[in-house]
Amino acid sequence: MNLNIALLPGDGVGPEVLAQAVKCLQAVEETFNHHFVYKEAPVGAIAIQKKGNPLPDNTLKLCKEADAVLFGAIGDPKYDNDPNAKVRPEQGLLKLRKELGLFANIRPVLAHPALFDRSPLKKEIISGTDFVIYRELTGGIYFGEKKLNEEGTVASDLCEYSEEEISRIAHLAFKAAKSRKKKLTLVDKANVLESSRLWRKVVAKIGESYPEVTLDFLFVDNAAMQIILNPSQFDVILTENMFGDIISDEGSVIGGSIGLLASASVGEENALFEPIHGSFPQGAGKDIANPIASILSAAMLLEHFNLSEEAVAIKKAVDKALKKGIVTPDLKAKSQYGTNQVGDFIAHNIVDIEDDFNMNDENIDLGKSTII
Ligand SMILES: NC(=O)c1ccc[n+]([C@@H]2O[C@H](COP(=O)([O-])OP(=O)(O)OC[C@H]3O[C@@H](n4cnc5c(N)ncnc54)[C@H](O)[C@@H]3O)[C@@H](O)[C@H]2O)c1
Ligand SMILES: CC(C)[C@H](C(=O)O)[C@@H](O)C(=O)O
Ligand SMILES: [Mg+2]
Repeated sequence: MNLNIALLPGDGVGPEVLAQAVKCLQAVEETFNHHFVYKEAPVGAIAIQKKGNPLPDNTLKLCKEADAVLFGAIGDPKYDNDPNAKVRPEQGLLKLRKELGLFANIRPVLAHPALFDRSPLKKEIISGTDFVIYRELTGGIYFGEKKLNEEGTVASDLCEYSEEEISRIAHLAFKAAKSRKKKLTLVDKANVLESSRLWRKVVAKIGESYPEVTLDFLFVDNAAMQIILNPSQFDVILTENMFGDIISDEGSVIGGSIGLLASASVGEENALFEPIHGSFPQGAGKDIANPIASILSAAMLLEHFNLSEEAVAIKKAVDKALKKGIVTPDLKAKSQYGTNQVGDFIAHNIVDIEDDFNMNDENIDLGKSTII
């Protein structure tokens, strides 16, 4: 298959982890005889520095023309620590999501047996965790009207959702649940928020068309607790933009590191793949960032184009790295392996899948396919 992939490395550890994902895609090209063309463009703080704009026109154009976008991370403490900054790296990512129409952000959460002892949660609690968060990505409080009065003393952010915005992601989430464990949990705050009551109404109605899927509802405060008390109860979690952002970072505690959690953002016409973590500025340039979230995002990219065997080859190689302890320091204190070495090991094991390590599709511990 021929694919044009836009690469947006961004800031902090973004370029380092993205480079490992590209190595893995190149290994897939070599092994499975595909041809991917990569074109790179700036986004985030680096784009502000170079072009005065966190999402330069040429970057957006490249993304619109590409078959898929592979994104590193954006963000810089310079802006995080300046409440008066006129322009921010995050605006680049948010505008990109909106412009590409990426309304559904899919974030799988897994507990890998090789990492049970890395989680602060007990093995008995996290064992069997395999759920996926469907986070609405282009609406809600992130995109509602923002106001600050002239005195700078009162501010507001509007949280608004339409039936259409809810229903398009709800259908995707129900379809995913239908192909998985047939359970969908809507996480909201319907006891307080009008927008959440609309979510409940719309999702309950759509649920009638998916009778095989059990639908339940959970308030977000309770969900935050349930995710770490009893994560294996979940299959598909559907939720609005901000709740999804928060509970997905929380979910990463189960797996042992946020450096493991990948995501796919999809819309009608475009798709973008990125780790859920940020630019981890403290880790930049130190070769310590875990590249697995980025590498598994590349696997989700392949799944999106129905290259399932190729995606499994990446997952197997990741599985092997985890089982052999070829991991960055977030997963093993004093690990001798850096970002690059972990990336090299995984890429090498994609090419060299017929080797000593006896694995078949049934015993890789990286969960179900999440793209439908
Ligand atoms: N999608 C994105 O690009 C994205 C996502 C989240 C945050 N951000 C931005 O990133 C900047 C830093 O934000 P933050 O510190 O709150 O979140 P962060 O995700 O960058 O880092 C939080 C902590 O998670 C750990 N971590 C993150 N990525 C890791 C990796 N690959 N390997 C090992 N450990 C990792 C580190 O311990 C780090 O201190 C901010 O400017 C924020 O706006 C961007
Ligand atoms: C950087 C920020 C805008 C972004 C978000 O809140 O969506 C990030 O936290 C994420 O999870 O992708
Ligand atoms: Mg986030």
